[in-house]
Amino acid sequence: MTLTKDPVFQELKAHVESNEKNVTILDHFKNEPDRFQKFSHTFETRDGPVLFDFSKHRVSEKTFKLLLKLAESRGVEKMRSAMFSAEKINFTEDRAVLHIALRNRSNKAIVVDGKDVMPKVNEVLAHIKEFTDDVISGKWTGYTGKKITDVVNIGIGGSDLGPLMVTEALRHYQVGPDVHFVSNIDGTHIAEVTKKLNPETTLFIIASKTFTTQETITNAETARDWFLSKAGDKSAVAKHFVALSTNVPKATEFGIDPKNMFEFWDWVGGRYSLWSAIGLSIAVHIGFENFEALLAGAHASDEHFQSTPLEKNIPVIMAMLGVLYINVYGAETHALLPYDQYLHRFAAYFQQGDMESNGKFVTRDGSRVDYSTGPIVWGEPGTNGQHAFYQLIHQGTRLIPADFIAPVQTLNPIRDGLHHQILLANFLAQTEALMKGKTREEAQAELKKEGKDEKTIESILPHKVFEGNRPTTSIVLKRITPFTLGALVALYEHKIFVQGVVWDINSYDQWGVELGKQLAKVIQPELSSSSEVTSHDPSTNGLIKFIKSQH
Ligand SMILES: O=P(O)(O)OC[C@H]1O[C@@H](O)[C@H](O)[C@@H](O)[C@@H]1O
Repeated sequence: MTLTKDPVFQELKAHVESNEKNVTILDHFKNEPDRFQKFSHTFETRDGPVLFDFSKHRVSEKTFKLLLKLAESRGVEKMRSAMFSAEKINFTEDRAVLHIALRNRSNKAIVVDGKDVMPKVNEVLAHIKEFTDDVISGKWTGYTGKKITDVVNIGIGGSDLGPLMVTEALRHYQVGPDVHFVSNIDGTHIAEVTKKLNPETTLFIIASKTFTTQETITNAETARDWFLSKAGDKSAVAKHFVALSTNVPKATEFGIDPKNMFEFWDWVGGRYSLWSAIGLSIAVHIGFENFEALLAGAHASDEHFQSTPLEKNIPVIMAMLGVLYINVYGAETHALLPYDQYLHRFAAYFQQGDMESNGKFVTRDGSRVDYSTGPIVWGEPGTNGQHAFYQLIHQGTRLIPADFIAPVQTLNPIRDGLHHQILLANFLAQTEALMKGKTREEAQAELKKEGKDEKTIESILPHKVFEGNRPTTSIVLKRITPFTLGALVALYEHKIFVQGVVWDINSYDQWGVELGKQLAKVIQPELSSSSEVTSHDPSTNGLIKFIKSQH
């Protein structure tokens, strides 16, 4: 049954339309003195609590109950069991969806096609540990016997964004070499990265699930040429190139020594792969112990998601609030606003995580949906965003639900914590302002106090009003650590899963990225041929002609 035909969805919609559209979040607070307690949840971790405050949402108790009823009616629990028990829920690729196995610290068997995957997972983890320890300690040396100082991860999409986001987020915990990332096929990316590097002390990690991605293979070949142009000797390649892939034959063909391959499996989706061998650059940068802590944090979230009743289940609540705004209120985007500079790639990471997972217009049975699915995910760290796009969140015409993420303790308490105090004050002020807004009367009183005359007040007043009632979730961590980051990322992954179930879509394939790749293969030779290209639409033909004329 599609979402819009589901009687629970219809009940929810009717309830919100007739009872809630004129009630503000502030009204809810006036009516419910214990609202904060009721709608906030603490996720306990070994590195301190993480508080999720859902009270600043357009949700009464009745709406909340209906959202949970909807999660039930859409079969969230059944699909959750299907995922955790390794059913092939990614049916368009005939694959199980098992990133949870990669961080399964309980080691309980997870059986795919009659075989427990855990021994292989543990084997690769042991390999990662050995390699990481050797690189960090200096036992692993480059071809001239020098210690590795720089690691370059060459990958794109899921083979880039996860390690990039996490190494940036956990930079404070660095114990190993510096890491760099090359993803774009634009030669500028690799040219600028290699410019500063010494081949004797640089290690390249070629990260590609398929090992066929054009950008990654081209960048890897360029890196090998760059390396050989300095090192000269082909036998030196083995000490400077390793591969992370599910495609061992292709990686071998590229010339990677099988000893230096780190395998993963088709049941790891690219955008869920940072927990797999794809996380090698993370482990090398922050050490294996910290990488394990990241996995352990994610595992704690997996357990929470699997065993917590829906009304206290954080990813379920996050997901259902999103469904409310997207499918009942018509919101089109979701902002991720970390008040932490280390998390500056968090939104970029979940742009792929969320949009590649839930940007789908057909249901699992292939019919076109008649409702919206995944939101546009975007965001920048606070306070930069405040001085750029918050104007639109406060006074624009669109409804933009936003998650604010902030650590209580900074990892850089410079000037006696002054910076962090200002940062936290801004985070709190923004969520309060978005909810409360500013009435006409309040704005008028302020203008009067400033001594403005009546005529000026009249003309400025409408511009000074904030409607408020803008919903936000506040996520407050004690501190950003490998464990708390792992936990946070996994909670978001499960939120995406729940929404996919509610929308009845397959969150784990990505056919939508293929068409452009196919067409690029046709166009590339046309760019170097001398004959005029006429086989496309007039716009594409015209663009090709212009580009060729300017070479
Ligand atoms: O790791 P690979 O196989 O090189 O793929 C990289 C990316 O390639 C893209 O085409 C896919 O849409 C992503 O999901 C994937 O992460």
